[in-house]
Amino acid sequence: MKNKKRRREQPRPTIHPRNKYSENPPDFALLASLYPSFSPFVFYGRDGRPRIDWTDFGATRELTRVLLLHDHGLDWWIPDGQLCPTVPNRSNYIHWIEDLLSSEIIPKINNNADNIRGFDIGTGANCIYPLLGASLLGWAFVGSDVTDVALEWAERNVKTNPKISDLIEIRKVDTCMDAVLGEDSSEDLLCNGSKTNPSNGLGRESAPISSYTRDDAVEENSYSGPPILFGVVRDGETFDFCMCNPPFFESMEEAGLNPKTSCGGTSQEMVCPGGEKAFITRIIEDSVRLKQSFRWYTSMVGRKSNLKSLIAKLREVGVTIVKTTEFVQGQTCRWGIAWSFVPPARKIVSPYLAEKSNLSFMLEGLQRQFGAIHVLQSIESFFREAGASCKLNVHSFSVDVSFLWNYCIK
Ligand SMILES: C[S@@+](CC[C@H](N)C(=O)[O-])C[C@H]1O[C@@H](n2cnc3c(N)ncnc32)[C@H](O)[C@@H]1O
Repeated sequence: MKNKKRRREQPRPTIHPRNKYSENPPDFALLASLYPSFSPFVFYGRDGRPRIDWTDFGATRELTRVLLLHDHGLDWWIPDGQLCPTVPNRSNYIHWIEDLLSSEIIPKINNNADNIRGFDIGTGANCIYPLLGASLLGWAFVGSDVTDVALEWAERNVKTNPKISDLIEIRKVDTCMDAVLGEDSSEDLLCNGSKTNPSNGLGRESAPISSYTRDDAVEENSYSGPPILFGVVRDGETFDFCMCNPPFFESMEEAGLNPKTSCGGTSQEMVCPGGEKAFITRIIEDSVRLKQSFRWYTSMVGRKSNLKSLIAKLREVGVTIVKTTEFVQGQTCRWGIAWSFVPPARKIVSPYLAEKSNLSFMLEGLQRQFGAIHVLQSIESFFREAGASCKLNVHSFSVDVSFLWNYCIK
């Protein structure tokens, strides 16, 4: 009971402070006055406030179009029914990655902050992450996808924005299932996924293929689709991070459970056998093979229960660090998970301390007039300065401190 109450009292995470919309949410009235194509979608409630009908795909798509144009100078469009991103929500993920990249928990691979390079797994027709990352922060991207419609429209959305088009490469994931299911599927693959396939009699280099095997396909709830990272990332390529908004659901019925909004989304975009858990598990398996080709591996997670099992999987494969966050998405909760194989920059607590459940230390320099809350804040800043990530909870009067994977103190 006590625990439940405490959980309810936890302050809700807020929009990222660097998000363009954190202080100034989109002003529908202003946008309607500036963009005649948007104005038919805006109506006024009894309280006099302008609104749009979130269940109307035309309205959500036009809102995204005008926000990308007005606030980011981007020219953008998607065909009917394709997944329509909400710009403020998607920006939160970009800013979280920005935080990860600037944190010094793991050393930088690339010392030139101007040359950040990311990989967007499943960029979609909307290509939202490369467009936002390139326009907001000047990041370069490879955006991958499997469907023709996603690849065609992502290309279009890049080409219609010449200011950033040099920064973004759209990469087709070769599904190549015949090679994948070939007799020699157990052969070792090169890091770029290409291999010589003697069974086809030609001995030619096949297109990139994944570590997919027939066994994977039979194992219940395991990912059985085209390559995700391994087999798509080329030999010798390195990236500062990868990101992914995975197909969250196992079926379209499950995907259609939120009738309050209409953001489109076809089955290819929303659904994969085994859902997000299987998809992200495959990203984890790929990361084990690609190791330090990426400084940070990240993904969005739609279900908190999956977050737990994914963290367990990461523990199993021996990553050096795991970070999680919660994204504010209107009424819906989403989480972010990040991990790395890069050895940590420094150890801030010696391993034997981590085995202790109680840790005592002394804070010096606290002034007599300081109250309890100041003590708590000092504890927070002490650990923050040591490179840890901290969450102060004034209600439960505690600080959650997490840093190196194994070392977690409350
Ligand atoms: C939920 S949508 C995300 C689209 C976009 N990134 C966004 O945030 O709105 C998932 C995307 O992943 C793509 N996809 C599915 N399997 C993939 C794979 N193996 N490699 C790359 N993309 C894949 C789908 O075609 C779809 O475009």
